[in-house]
Amino acid sequence: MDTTKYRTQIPVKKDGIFAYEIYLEKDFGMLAERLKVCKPENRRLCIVTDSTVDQYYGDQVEEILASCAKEVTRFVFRAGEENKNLNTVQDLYEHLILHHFERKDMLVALGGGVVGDLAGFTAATYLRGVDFVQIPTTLLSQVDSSIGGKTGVDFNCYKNMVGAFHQPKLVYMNLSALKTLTDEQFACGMGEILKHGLIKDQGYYEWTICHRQEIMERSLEVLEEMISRSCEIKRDVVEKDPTEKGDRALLNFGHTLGHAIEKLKNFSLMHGQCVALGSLAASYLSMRRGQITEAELTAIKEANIAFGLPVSVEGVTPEEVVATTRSDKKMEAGKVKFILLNSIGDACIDRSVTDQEMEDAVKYLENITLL
Ligand SMILES: NC(=O)c1ccc[n+]([C@@H]2O[C@H](COP(=O)([O-])OP(=O)(O)OC[C@H]3O[C@@H](n4cnc5c(N)ncnc54)[C@H](O)[C@@H]3O)[C@@H](O)[C@H]2O)c1
Ligand SMILES: O=C(O)C(=O)C[C@@H](O)[C@H](O)[C@H](O)COP(=O)(O)O
Ligand SMILES: [Zn+2]
Repeated sequence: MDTTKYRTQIPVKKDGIFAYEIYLEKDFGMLAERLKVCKPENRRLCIVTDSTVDQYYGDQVEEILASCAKEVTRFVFRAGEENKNLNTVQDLYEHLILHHFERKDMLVALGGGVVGDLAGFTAATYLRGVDFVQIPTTLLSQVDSSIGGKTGVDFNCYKNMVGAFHQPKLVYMNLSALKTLTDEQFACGMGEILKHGLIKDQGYYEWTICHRQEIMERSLEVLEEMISRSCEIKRDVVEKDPTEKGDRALLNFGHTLGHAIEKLKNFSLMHGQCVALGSLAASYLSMRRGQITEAELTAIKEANIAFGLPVSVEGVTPEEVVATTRSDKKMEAGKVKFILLNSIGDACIDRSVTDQEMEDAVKYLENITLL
């Protein structure tokens, strides 16, 4: 990985034309300035956030937005994946109607991936589409969910079953906000970051492992470099395939089994943790097919452990995990579109993975014993 330069302002194109900017900042000081592109003085803004993020950052962000927007309201829902659903969307529609939100008005998603996905989906559907901006506050949302316009909610616990592609007008991240994350929430971001390295960039994957200590200490300089690199990897994928007609599916590495585990565990394990488990299981299958070595698989397992991510799961059977993958959005003509590694840093879409192979991969997770 070229560590000499990295960007703190990353432009994203859609259909070859500039669509929005991603800003990596160290506080909220530049928020009003960066928002100017959205002309907030002519619009009502609705801050959409969850109960935890609201306590940390709600007042500060509202004060800044109130200084530059026509009017600001705040919609707060209870934190947690179990609230990323149509009931909360309905409450938000009611809030917007009550506050006379019109089509030119705008939503501001302040929070992690749950807030971003839910606010983005509401923005995509309220009045057939209003603008929204992302202010991601978790590591996971800064490197992954705030970029690329995948929005949606869970339906009957099925992950992201209802959704829309709707691009934000701006992504503004305050890296200092990561200081208030619990260790578990921070680790979740590492689940998607390790995925980025594994599917796209071996040098970056090795760099994250070499910088483990500074990353875990949350050194702002090292986090800035890491987040920038992950944002660029995600940006490069979604620019080429914004609506997942092809290679965007590579970003789903670890998610076929990961989403099934997330559902079966009733969201008691977080998304990033389930992605880490799913990535390890998919790496196991890649090893079984001779695409990566046993030593590389062991190193992937050790990376999970090093970053505080799980390597084994209890309370789900391989059969039920595989049965749950049948409702995966990547099913095509009854066959699962599975993402495997060709090698570290290079992934591929594979339509030949059998139920038996998936069951074996879950059994591999079950049989891992921690020494
Ligand atoms: N749209 C996409 O492309 C995409 C990509 C990856 C994940 N996702 C989705 O994102 C969700 C997971 O996102 P997440 O891991 O950010 O979870 P999350 O949004 O639930 O946030 C995790 C927890 O951290 C709290 N929190 C957020 N910011 C904080 C801060 N700065 N300080 C203290 N606490 C804070 C939240 O209140 C919450 O309790 C899942 O629903 C997943 O499906 C979407
Ligand atoms: O942006 C994408 O595309 C991704 O796949 C990123 C994933 O990390 C994310 O969890 C996404 O929501 C999963 O996609 P889904 O279509 O399976 O919901
Ligand atoms: Zn994910």
